[in-house]
Amino acid sequence: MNSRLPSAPPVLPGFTFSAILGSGGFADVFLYEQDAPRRQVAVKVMLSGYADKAARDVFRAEADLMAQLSTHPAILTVHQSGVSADGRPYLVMEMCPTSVGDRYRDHPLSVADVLRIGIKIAGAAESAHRAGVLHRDIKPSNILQTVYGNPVLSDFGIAAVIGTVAPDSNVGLSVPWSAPEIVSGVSTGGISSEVWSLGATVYSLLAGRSPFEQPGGENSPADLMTRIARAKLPPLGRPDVPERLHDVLRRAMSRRPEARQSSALEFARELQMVEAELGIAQTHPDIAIDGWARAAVSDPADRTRANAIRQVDPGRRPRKTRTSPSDVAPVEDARTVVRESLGSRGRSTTGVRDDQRRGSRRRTAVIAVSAAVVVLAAAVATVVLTGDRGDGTIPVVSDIAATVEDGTAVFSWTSADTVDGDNFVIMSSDGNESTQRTSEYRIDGTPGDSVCITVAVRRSGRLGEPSAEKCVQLPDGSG
Ligand SMILES: Nc1ncnc2c1ncn2[C@@H]1O[C@H](COP(=O)(O)OP(=O)(O)OP(=O)(O)O)[C@@H](O)[C@H]1O
Repeated sequence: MNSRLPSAPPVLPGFTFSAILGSGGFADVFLYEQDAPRRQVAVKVMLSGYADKAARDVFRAEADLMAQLSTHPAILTVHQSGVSADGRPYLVMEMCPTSVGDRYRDHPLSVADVLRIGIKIAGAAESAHRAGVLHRDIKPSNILQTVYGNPVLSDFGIAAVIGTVAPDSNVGLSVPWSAPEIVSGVSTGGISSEVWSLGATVYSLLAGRSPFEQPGGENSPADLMTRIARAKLPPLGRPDVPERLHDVLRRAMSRRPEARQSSALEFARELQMVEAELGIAQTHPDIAIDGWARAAVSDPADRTRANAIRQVDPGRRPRKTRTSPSDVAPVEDARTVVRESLGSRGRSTTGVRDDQRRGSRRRTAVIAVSAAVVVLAAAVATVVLTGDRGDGTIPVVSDIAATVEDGTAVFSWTSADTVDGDNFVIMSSDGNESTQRTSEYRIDGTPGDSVCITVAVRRSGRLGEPSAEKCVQLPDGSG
């Protein structure tokens, strides 16, 4: 088991650090208070050891993807992204007080709650699929709960545009919730492997463990991979789970991809039928209308590719979350397995390595995934959601105004020529780079300093010309 202390929270203009929320494999998540609009936000900050150019691109790609998809009610909202003055990329996200992954092992959920979560998350997956995006890491810990108790799908860090992942790209995945064709390296993922992960996630929430984990038994990565390859789903052992729900899960986790539900929506519909049979109120999956997603998923042949695997030990306790700064106990982490660049028909040899080299491997996985994700970010932005915008001209911001309010530099500009989906990229003289949709930016500089920004429009994955630099002098604070 690897453990580490959380990194130091970065100084971010316009945000005040409040607490540490949790740590992942290559990022920490902090609670900040945003100045304007005033609200609590979760800020995911990449560890500095990973913050090289390739890793930054991955992070930015995740931000772009999530910003595009996060208008969906069951997908985590991303407000903005940037790079801190000390060079660490960050994402500003909706703050979610709990994660489904935090509690399902100790407190298995009611059948009604699991059905509701399953249908909502299947709706999110279906909408992403219609936008041409595969999540590729659907699992309980990637389902957060908003302050309203609604489940939201998070962590699109290894998402991919359907059909774009190169056969030899190394990509991390969480084995206990991954389909047989993924763990064997035959595929990098497709709709049917997402349906498997949805089924495995619903199963986990009901069972309090992942599907192929044996309580008290051997649950090494290799054991799990062998069981997943056989796909003989163990009984749930819950008398309150109706046979119909067992059938839905068995179908979702069929060994042959073509025997599974043909889409996330079909999976959601079958869960709805279980709700109807149980006489409980029906949950509606939110599905994006066609105009939202222009590139529909079509070619199932795109599903067969090979990749590397990030393995999560199913026996681990959920990571420590929501710690206070004084409560920075070591964070438990997952074991990692790497399958190096398999050919498109490649099969696993062993792929299993020990914990010690996890750090460097995670780095490898992060870097390796970058190529695919960077390509996909551009592709998604260009093709999927916004479509081609005609003459391809990106507007240049030309009217930045600057004032000082209570010692804070406030820059604002108009966005007359921008369209839905455009973002502003702000480069400031304190070294920050920030991406946001709003046309106002604040900097708490040192009294007496002059602070400057340039603003460029990012459209469909392309960055336009930056504006002229605009500066403002902060009062020196002496009176
Ligand atoms: N928007 C959020 N609001 C509140 N807590 C969050 C938010 N996003 C993540 N967290 C918490 O921060 C912790 C780290 O999240 P992160 O996404 O970095 O890692 P992970 O998904 O747990 O691991 P990995 O990325 O290695 O699979 C988790 O415990 C998660 O619950």
